Amino acid sequence: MSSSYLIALGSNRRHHLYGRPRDVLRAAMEELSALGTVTRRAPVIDSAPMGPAQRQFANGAIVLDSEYDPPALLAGLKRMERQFGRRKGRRWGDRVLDLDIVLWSGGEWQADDLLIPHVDFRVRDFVLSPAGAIAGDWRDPLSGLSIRQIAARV
Ligand SMILES: Nc1nc2c(c(=O)[nH]1)N=C(CO)CN2
Repeated sequence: MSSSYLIALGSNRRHHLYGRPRDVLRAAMEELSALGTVTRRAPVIDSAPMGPAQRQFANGAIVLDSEYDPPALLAGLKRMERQFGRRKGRRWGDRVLDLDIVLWSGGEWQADDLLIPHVDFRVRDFVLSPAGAIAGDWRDPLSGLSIRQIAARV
């Protein structure tokens, strides 16, 4: 059975082939179709860095329909981050590509290395803004609020 996932993308470093963060996200959105069918793409936004990161971010979001369950999808996303040259570094530091599962059609998922809903998405405007553009009526299973409603509160 296929599931729908809302995935947030972020980048604030150049890639040697793809170029600027915006172009990294465009390339990543193409690559994501290796893991399922990309049914919606939010326009990429520029956003000021939150936390210790230094450079401006490009952020985006997609909806992916996939046969993978959450752990298998997470493994696929991590593999893609590595392919794009992401190295383990400082938590919250600069990165070529960050891919996070925000919500999925199955509701909650709780494991040591994966929590859905994503723990911090409700307070991150750089996630809520692109997510609201393509999945405003998706609901947070914990609060019952839609992304549109959560975004209006931030
Ligand atoms: N604006 C913005 N700031 C960030 C972001 C991000 O994607 N966008 N990601 C971070 C590390 O995950 C740290 N800070």
